[in-house]
Amino acid sequence: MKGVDHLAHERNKTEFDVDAMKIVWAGSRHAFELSDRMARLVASDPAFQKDGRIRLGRKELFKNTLRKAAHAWKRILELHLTEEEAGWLRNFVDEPSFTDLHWGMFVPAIKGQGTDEQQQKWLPLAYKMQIIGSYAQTELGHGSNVQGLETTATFDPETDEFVIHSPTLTSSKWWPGGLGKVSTHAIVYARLITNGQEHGVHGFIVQLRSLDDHMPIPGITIGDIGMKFGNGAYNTMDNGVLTFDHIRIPRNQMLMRVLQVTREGKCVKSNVPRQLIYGTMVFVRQTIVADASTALARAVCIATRYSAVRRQFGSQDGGMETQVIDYKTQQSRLFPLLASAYAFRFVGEWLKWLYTDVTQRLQANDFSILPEAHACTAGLKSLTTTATADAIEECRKLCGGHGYLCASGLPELFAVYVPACTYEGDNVVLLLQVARFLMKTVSQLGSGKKPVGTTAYLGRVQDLLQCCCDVQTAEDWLKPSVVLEAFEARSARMCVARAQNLSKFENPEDGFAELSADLVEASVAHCQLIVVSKFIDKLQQDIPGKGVNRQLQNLCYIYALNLLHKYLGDFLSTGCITPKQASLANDQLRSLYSQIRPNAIALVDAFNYTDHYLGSVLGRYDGNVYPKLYEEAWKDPLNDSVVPDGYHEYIHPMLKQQLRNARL
Ligand SMILES: CC/C=C\C/C=C\C/C=C\C/C=C\C/C=C\CCCC(=O)SCCNC(=O)CCNC(=O)[C@H](O)C(C)(C)COP(=O)(O)OP(=O)(O)OC[C@H]1O[C@@H](n2cnc3c(N)ncnc32)[C@H](O)[C@@H]1OP(=O)(O)O
Ligand SMILES: Cc1cc2nc3c(=O)[nH]c(=O)nc-3n(C[C@H](O)[C@H](O)[C@H](O)COP(=O)(O)OP(=O)(O)OC[C@H]3O[C@@H](n4cnc5c(N)ncnc54)[C@H](O)[C@@H]3O)c2cc1C
Repeated sequence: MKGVDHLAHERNKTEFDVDAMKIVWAGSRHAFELSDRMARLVASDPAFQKDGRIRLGRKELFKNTLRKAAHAWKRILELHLTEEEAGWLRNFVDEPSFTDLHWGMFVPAIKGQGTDEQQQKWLPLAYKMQIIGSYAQTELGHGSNVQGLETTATFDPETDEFVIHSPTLTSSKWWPGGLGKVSTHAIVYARLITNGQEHGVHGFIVQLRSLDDHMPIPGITIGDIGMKFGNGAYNTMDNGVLTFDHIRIPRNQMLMRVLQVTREGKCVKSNVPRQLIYGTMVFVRQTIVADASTALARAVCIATRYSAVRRQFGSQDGGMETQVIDYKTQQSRLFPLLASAYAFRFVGEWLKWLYTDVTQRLQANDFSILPEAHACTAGLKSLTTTATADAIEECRKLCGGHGYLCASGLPELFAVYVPACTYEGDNVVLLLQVARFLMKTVSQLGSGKKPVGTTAYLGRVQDLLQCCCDVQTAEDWLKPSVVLEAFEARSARMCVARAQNLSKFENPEDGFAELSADLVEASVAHCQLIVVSKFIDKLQQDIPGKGVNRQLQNLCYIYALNLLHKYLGDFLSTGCITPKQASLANDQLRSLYSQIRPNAIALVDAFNYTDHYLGSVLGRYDGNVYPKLYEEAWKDPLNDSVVPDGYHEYIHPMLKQQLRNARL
């Protein structure tokens, strides 16, 4: 039976069509229906319940994850789910596991870097889960510097095999998810050596464990690297350590789309660029951007619903106290995060389109937009994961003391999410890649090369260096062209200033190292411009549903104007806007917060998260927070007995001791 809806009064204030917004959020009616069906399927299956997992010890926790992964696979087969449906189902199970790496990296690596024959051999096995794969790139000594990896793959022409070897302690593979206890195979990245010559780092398909008894192949040492940040959280994953002692694999297990090694050990380059070896990272970075909006929306949904339930101060004549969501300070912290969730959703959609476009072009041997795809995926991965990790923590604070309870769902969400700032490329290292791309683009302007895509605005650099922001009233900040120009001018001016500073160095690499902190700031400005511009593009689409476009406009301007406020130093120091215009932007922000306020609950309802997926007492759909929080406390194992274990050993003697001392 459905209980009372404590947030009904909030939902009654809504000024737009929430069902239509659900479809905008999901991306299409098809995506909405499919994800909704999978979310409900998972939520209604007791085998997928999540209660109490934070209290499990590592071994129980891990076994529980194995059980869920096996159950998910069983349901996928029984229900004949499509690949898309299965992906949603795994997503809603909401527990990091070896399957993430199998489907998210092992399969894509074979698809992206394997030849047709390799794909025909390995993909059917992987699709049926007759083998389980992981992605073993990072080592104890090197993660960011991929060219610094030490594992070797030496071709032996006598046997037509590669010999995979870990020559040093620091060459031990370290971190790969699913590797520690589950994977039977891995894509292992190693330095290719043929005829005594090195040919850079390449991927190899290596069997790690027996398919009969799961024992490591002789010569392979393998295990888990140990507990990670937070209770439960990412400890459901068996991140692993792996060393090779002269392991032999057939020559045809090197992924050879980029470079082929012949029977004689000769290296033959194909027509695809060497950077395609990094292709799996580009793919995963793109999925991480899409995932950022999902994680951010979860935190924001919890903090928004709870902020409407929670009341503090302000009671007059014994009336109700103020809902904390009505405090302007709460709004100025919460609503930009709500706006960011939507902004990241749309930029994630666009990035998916870009990735699909690049993939099609690569198949037609057009590699021209690979550098831009790399810069966009790297930069947006960095921007969105940093912002999301910070936002989850801010949402915890927005929930006051109760946010610190595991029952809020926020500590676990933070612990699971925060490594996204590191894995798949440390966020600063990735911004430095964007900076290289931007500096190269600026340096080519003089030679007449016209920048395209996300850097097209740099082609108008002369105008952008001179333009004056055309804002006289707060309402002027609601013009897309005004906002866009301010962001373009800020980014262009920062890029040009950095490029001028770089040109003062005799050795560009010295300059790049010396100015790297400034360069990273320019990358952030460029990436924020991409997010703002893709949000504005979204508003130009024909979006059905009463009031939906209006809400999206408000969110778009909140996103942009809040950034303007936060990075005011950039905008003022580059002369893009005046202090007076900045002050008008703030006036507009406050007005936008008031307009969003009555719609806040409906805007988070549009994420369509089940209570199961949210996993938060504070974020419950019905807002019935206090009784459930009270109920939850009693489930803690400490409350199994009234008098705790240890009383007789430690508390009682202490009390008696004090009593004796008092008598003395
Ligand atoms: C619970 C889970 C929650 C969320 C997960 C959500 C979705 C994911 C879905 C599935 C995945 C499943 C689980 C995810 C969980 C964890 C997975 C984590 C996996 C990993 O971490 S794998 C390891 C990742 N490692 C890295 O990212 C290393 C980072 N380092 C690098 O990328 C590179 O080494 C480098 C780019 C920093 C430097 O490369 P380099 O030494 O070759 O140096 P250069 O700077 O000289 O570059 C040369 C040249 O190449 C261009 N370039 C570089 N990279 C690329 C690329 N990727 N693509 C295209 N081009 C690239 C560069 O621009 C230079 O070009 P130029 O023209 O010569 O200037
Ligand atoms: C939860 C988790 C899961 C992972 N899963 C996998 C996996 O499945 N497979 C896999 O292969 N790997 C995996 N990794 C490894 C991950 O990809 C690396 O940890 C990541 O790429 C960062 O590399 P690093 O650890 O070498 O960091 P480091 O490069 O050592 O970073 C340390 C510090 O140095 C700074 N730094 C490094 N280089 C530079 C530079 N050039 N300029 C300025 N500053 C710099 C960084 O910004 C950072 O502050 C995982 C990691 C985690 C945390």
